[in-house]
Amino acid sequence: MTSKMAARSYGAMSRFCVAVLVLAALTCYGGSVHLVAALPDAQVEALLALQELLDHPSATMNWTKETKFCNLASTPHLSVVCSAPETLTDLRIVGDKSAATVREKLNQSSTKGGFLSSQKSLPSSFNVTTLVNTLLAFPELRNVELVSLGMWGALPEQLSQLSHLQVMNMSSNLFTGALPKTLHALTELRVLAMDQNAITGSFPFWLSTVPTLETLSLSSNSLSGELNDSISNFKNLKSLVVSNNLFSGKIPSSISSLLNLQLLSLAHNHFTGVVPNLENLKSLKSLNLGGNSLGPGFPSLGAQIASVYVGQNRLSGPLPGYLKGFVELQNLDVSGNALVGTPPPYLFNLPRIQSLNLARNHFSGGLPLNLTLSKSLSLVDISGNFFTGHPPVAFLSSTRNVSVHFQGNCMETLKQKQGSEEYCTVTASKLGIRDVQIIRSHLVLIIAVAAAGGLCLSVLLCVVVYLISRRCRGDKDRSVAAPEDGNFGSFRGIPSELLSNARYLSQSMRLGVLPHSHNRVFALEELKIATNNFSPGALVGEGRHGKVFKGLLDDKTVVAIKWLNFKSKEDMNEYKTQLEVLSKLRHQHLVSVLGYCTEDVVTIVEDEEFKSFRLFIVSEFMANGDLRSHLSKHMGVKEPMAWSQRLAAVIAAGRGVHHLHTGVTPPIFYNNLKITSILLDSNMVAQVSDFGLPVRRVSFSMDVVAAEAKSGGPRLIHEDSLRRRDHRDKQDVYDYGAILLEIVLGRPPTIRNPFPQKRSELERLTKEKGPSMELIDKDIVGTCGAESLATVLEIAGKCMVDDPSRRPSMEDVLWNLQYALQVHSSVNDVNDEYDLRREEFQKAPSFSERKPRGFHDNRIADEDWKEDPSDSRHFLR
Ligand SMILES: Nc1ncnc2c1ncn2[C@@H]1O[C@H](COP(=O)(O)OP(=O)(O)OP(=O)(O)O)[C@@H](O)[C@H]1O
Repeated sequence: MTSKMAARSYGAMSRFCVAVLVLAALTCYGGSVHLVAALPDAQVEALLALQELLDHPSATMNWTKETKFCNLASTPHLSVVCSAPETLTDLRIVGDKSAATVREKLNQSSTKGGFLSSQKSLPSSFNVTTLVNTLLAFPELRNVELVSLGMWGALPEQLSQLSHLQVMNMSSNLFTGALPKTLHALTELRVLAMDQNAITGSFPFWLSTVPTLETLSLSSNSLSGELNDSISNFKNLKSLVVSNNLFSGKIPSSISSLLNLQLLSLAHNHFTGVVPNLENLKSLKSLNLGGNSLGPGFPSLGAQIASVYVGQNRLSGPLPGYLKGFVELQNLDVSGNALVGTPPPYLFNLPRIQSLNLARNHFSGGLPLNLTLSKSLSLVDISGNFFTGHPPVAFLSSTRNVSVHFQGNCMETLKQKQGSEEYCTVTASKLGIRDVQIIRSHLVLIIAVAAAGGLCLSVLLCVVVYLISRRCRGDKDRSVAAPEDGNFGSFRGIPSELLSNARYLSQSMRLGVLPHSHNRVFALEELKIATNNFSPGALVGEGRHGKVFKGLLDDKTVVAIKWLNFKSKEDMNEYKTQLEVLSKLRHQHLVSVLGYCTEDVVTIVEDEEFKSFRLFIVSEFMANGDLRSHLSKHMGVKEPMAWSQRLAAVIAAGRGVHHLHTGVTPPIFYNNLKITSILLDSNMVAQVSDFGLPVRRVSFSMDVVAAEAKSGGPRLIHEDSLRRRDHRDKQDVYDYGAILLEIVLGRPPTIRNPFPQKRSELERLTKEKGPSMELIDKDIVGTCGAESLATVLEIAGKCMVDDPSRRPSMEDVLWNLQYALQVHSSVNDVNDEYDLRREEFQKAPSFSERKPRGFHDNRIADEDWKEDPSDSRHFLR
């Protein structure tokens, strides 16, 4: 409950300048217009053409020639506003399905196929230039929101002809390429939101010539390069959101001249160096710089700030004393840095503080027993530090509705796993060296004053000798005295409230696209009702471990319910613990776990009792099933995905995996990646499911591998990855490589070839003179650019080399895939009929010429192709 409150409060704050501004703008302009009886015929026809072009999104389901568009009631999914004299000014269509429609379809559909065929998103014939030309039929169009509609392609320059545009929100689509520079001609533009697309290129500094621009929201794209001082030209900007991109370099100090800024989010990029002084920004309410490499100094901020997220950076030294004056502060997250010292007690008692996350730093010392917690506080996390002494009484009191986490310290408590005091003292003093250096100048002064008394020096000497001797002992004892790693050094042990922190909330939630999770334990009865008693009609899929059903909950939420059987309660509980944690994780490319339900079953066979255990995992329902079922005609698919759609899907899924590797602390590896775990939502946007669940980690013999692979048995981890903790991300990279191969082949790799030939197939695909054409999926030949294909094949090969240390990181893989998408888009811009021919493939620049990121070597070395039977599972699914 408390974690939800914390998450909600941060979510509300971060929505402040985008969703609110967009909606407020629409409402405001909508409110000032006069409704008129009818639009001119040309505009009615344009609306119907739009409906057709967008493949009849459910919000437009009832549109016909007779529809009185200007009188349509606004809903979250649809808004049409007209103004006199008879012209359309605002248009909002958000792709979604109403609960009633889903219920109807649920009742009607007895097979998954039947349901899916009617759920198809935009057809491959969609053309974004046609879309813009259609919008040009509305000369007074001021606000346009076309969200989550599965639109794709490069944004055309003609957009600038919509010259009265004030709000443009085309978030959560599949747009590629750079933003067209002609947008600077939109001199009335106030809000530009293009979050969650696949936009590339550098930061659009040229938009600063738009004097009215207040909100620029470009999160979750693939923008790269550096921000520079030209940022100061965006004088009227109130909201700047570019999180989850690939920006690097320093944050320019001139950002502090954006005096109107209320929301600044640069999170999850590659920014480095010192955060410029932001004290000047008196309007700034929410700052999110998390997941970069910023530091060492804590940012200087104005005291009006309400939310500060600077977790997962390189901050060191003590927390600054000026936080005492931050009376408006509601959320502070500094987790995952290297901050030292003892946090001051007032921090816990700031008048408005709601969530305080100090986890996984180098904080030490004891907190006062009588520490006072602010009435507004609902979450405190100090876990994974070096705190000693008794936990404050308020931490243990059950009367307050505050969620407190302090495991992984050295506090004196019987209830929590804690290390020895000695361990924390010694380690903190080692890790605090930097802190000691900072205050060295003060020490010198003190010592100088005290120098008159040689006594002081001798006391100091004694202390040093004492500490050294303790340190030696500490080193010896550490393995037994350190807090149990399992409880906070691994994902499994992360307190669930920690995961509800704002940094785990996706950008789409910020824009209100994703529903909030239920995060609860479901009653079996509820799931039975939802699935019509797990009827065959509700079955949507079956994996190696159980069946997946589609269900409709009481509150009209459509969910997927995975039914798993266990022989041992311990095994089931292991899953359960993980699920509690996973249900707090949110990312637009990760299927949300909503909760679970358990059932103990006793069966009596010949008077003997047998116990078994059932676990039902409830998660978001992905209307378009898994990626494999959309790939290729020869797998029975009627409308196979085009190359750009395949790329968009794997890039989206890759982003989800990248988030698990780098956006969560501790990271989540071994995610059991496979093409059937990449699911597509109603807009054909890919999300990864089944991640982070317990995986069998056995020291397996070859026999076990072979037997289990043949039987499609349990998932196994590449032995190399197990041995080397430093390459723990590379198992997922390997699996992801197999998925990349499948989108090229249109079928599982080597489904026809027996296991020993798997390498030769990969070799034939990635050989220098071009791939063996007969291996490539016929459905993409003729639609995909040669260089694009070459890039994907080479990166797939790199992912699948045997030596984990030679595999690229997910970030590098994504970078290359983005490149593949970009070259494909540009080729298609020039010639839609671009043909894949062997000669063209050979003409494509070699990998080294293209210099993609993260590789030293163009070729896959011979030794990388050695047979490794232990990974047979990748080809035998
Ligand atoms: N959240 C979901 N929404 C819609 N369909 C789903 C969902 N989860 C699973 N499915 C469907 O059910 C099928 C089986 O899923 P499941 O996770 O049980 O097995 P799998 O991923 O194919 O393999 P494994 O058993 O190895 O994990 C998927 O391929 C997919 O089509």
